[in-house]
Amino acid sequence: MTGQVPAHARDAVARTREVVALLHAELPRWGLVVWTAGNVSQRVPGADLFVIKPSGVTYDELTPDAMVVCDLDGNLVDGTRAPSSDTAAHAYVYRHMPEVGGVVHTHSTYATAWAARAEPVPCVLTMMADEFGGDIPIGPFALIGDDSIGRGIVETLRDSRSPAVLMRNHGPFTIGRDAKAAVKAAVMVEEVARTVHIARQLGDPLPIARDQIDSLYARYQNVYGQSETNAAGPTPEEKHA
Ligand SMILES: O=C(CO)[C@@H](O)[C@H](O)COP(=O)(O)O
Repeated sequence: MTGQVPAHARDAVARTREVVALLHAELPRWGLVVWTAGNVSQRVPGADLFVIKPSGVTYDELTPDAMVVCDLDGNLVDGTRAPSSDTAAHAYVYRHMPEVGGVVHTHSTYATAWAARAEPVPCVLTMMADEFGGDIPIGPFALIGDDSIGRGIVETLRDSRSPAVLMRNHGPFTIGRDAKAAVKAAVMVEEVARTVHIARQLGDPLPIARDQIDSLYARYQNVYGQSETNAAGPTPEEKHA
């Protein structure tokens, strides 16, 4: 261990431990992982720290106390177990993408099958336009344990609307404003990788025109769901005005 959680960050660390522990349970719930093969992390608000799971520990053991806290160089700051083997990759993303608050990695089956062939998933579904704003890109081949994976993620996603990259021969890494958003992207990438794979078995999926992708993306990112402006919806008078 190289440091200590500063006093001002202790409450935020405790809250982030809880969030990250709960979100790890979503990975098996959505069928995205086997055994211990996936990880979630989230930045600690107000500190240069993030919370991630310990390496090789089964999901039912991942309580808040079991989580580990690392600095943005991937050094262990708080926790009793060795951090995830993908800690360096998560740390690299946090150092180079300040807007990212959560990172997820899985080896979910269909997304990883596309990664094994190094083929981007083409944007042939409205759900893809909504969530990814285009194709889901392929990142380079990279060895596990140093900055290589993180560099590949950042190089691929920095100028992309996609919150997901399929690292060649490895699997999906997803990013989000927080860990929940990154988990959502991990769920979505597996779903669309599966659907497009099935569509391919049946024939040639039809592309969506660029301007239609842009329009779908803008609506989903800005209007879909319960934003402040549309939570209540228009009144009947407004609707018929
Ligand atoms: O790809 C790898 C390692 O080969 C990892 O993604 C593991 O599948 C999960 O590792 P831990 O987070 O448990 O270290």
